[in-house]
Amino acid sequence: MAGTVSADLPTSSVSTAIFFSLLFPAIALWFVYWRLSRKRMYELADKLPGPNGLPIIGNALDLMGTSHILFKTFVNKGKPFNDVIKIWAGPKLLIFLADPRDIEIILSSQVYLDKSPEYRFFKPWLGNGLLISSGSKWRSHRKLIAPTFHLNVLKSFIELFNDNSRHVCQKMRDLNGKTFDCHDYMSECTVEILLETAMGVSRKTQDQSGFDYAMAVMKMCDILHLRHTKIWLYPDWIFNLSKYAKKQVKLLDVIHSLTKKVIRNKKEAFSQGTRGSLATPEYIKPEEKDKKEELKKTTVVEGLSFGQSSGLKDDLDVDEPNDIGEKKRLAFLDLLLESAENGAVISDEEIKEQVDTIMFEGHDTTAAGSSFFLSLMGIHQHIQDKVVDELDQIFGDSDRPCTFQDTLEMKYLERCMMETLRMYPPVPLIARHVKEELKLASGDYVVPAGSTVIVATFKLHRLDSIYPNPEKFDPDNFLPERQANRHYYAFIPFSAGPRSCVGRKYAMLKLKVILSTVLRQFRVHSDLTEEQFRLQADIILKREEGFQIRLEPRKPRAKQAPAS
Ligand code: HEM
Repeated sequence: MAGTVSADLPTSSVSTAIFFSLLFPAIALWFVYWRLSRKRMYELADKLPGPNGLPIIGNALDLMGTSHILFKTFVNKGKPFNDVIKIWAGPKLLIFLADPRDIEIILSSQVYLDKSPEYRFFKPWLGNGLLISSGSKWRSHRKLIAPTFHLNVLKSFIELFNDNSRHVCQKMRDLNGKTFDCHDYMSECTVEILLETAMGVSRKTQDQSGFDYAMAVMKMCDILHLRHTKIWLYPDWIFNLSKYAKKQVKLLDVIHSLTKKVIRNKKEAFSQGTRGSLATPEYIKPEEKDKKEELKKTTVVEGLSFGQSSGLKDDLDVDEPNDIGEKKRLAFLDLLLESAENGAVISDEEIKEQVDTIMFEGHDTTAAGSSFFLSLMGIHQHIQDKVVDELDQIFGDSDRPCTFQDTLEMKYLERCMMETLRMYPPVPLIARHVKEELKLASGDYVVPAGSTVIVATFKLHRLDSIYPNPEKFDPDNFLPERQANRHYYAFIPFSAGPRSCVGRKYAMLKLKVILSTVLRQFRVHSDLTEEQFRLQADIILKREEGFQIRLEPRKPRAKQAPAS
């Protein structure tokens, strides 16, 4: 036996020696091949400006620290450079763009439509929903879903927007003037509104799950952000060994339980013959309902920009002959279920993915936008005065709900919303995978195939070549005469082009109703200044310290004759 062992030993040592003597050259050969296959990428990348990095890991060390530190590092490191900045995150080449001419090439193109590989971290949550899907699947689903956000469908949501806005005001009134984080309230309110409008779940039948859902989404965003910025967590097998993977499973359970419940209930209602969810709340008197129906038919939508530069158009602005959702006035989930029943392009699993996508995209973005707006009103009291004056002109001392027509008259409030979205865009970065080389318009630069292009909305919106005094909150930046002289792609909080935000009009209308309702009932105060904001970009732009404000109940003034 001893003889067998001693005879084996030399054989195994010889095989080990052979294995390693072949392994290292093989790795070296593979590395040389890999570098050579990326030769063109390195050549083109060398011509692009950007901060110096270390060999192999590039600028990966800049990706350390808390979300706020990271955000600050990125903003500061980008300052010395113009509108094209290259960064190496290990082997990954990231190219940040902030010139509107370059951004137009990317966003208006039918070629550069694919999201960057990092969006795959969303997959366990959103599956292949509209945000991350590509190719024919994305195209057919976008065509199906976009009409459910048509203006005529949205107008029928106004009463539900009102109802939920009043509900959140009642909750905030109970805080009796204490300082609180308004994001929690805005977040819950936007989830409830989405459940009622897009999913057709009445607030009366909603329970704690809406709040739990909002909190779980917030924590999921933290995990996704962590994966985006810590490159060692990129490979699934490493991530799955970490404590974050276990946390993610628990959070996705909360999130998916709600979406599954919503679809199950809706399907049951369908099978019992209850269809269509564009309900009108009971507090509206029958004669008012008739008046509102008339108004919906006759309102001309002029002067409402829906959050993008005038002149920019996308599929939300076009009336297609097959606007099924708009014609039948079906809300989002009703339309998807009905289409599936009629054998259309969508399966049960795909419906779930789209519901998860709309619930995420439709909630966290709007919650951040409205929370920044309220914080800014609290800081800039003289601007709040002007918004309040406008609201008092429209409503006088009446506490009637807001109509669609009223939202058209909220011109100054709209300018303040746009300025909020300029300075604090809820989606501060948009990433695309570039499969083909791309010549930029701003200089003699070529983006290599295989790199990730990042549209740096936050930087673009603060360029002093476009916005004089860009760090100052100035709603007059959105006066029509100032907008007229600006590049269309200089203001893109909702992205632009074929992959622009499908909920843009929905978001703007909903925000107008919520924010006007809050400002009709309360004076907003903030003890912090904008310089004290500790911004962080956990997918969605937020404030590390929370959105702390105080509310003081106010009485609206009687309507005065408009100043001549
Ligand atoms: C202030 C509120 C909002 C902002 C700032 C915003 C911003 C954006 C941006 C920048 C994108 C492009 C993201 C990318 O390409 O990576 C996007 C996409 C999208 N948004 Fe929004 N959004 C808002 C509200 C909403 C709402 C309310 C909904 C739905 C109810 C929604 C649904 C979507 C969907 C489905 C997409 C993916 C579209 C596609 O790829 O075809 N968003 N949004």
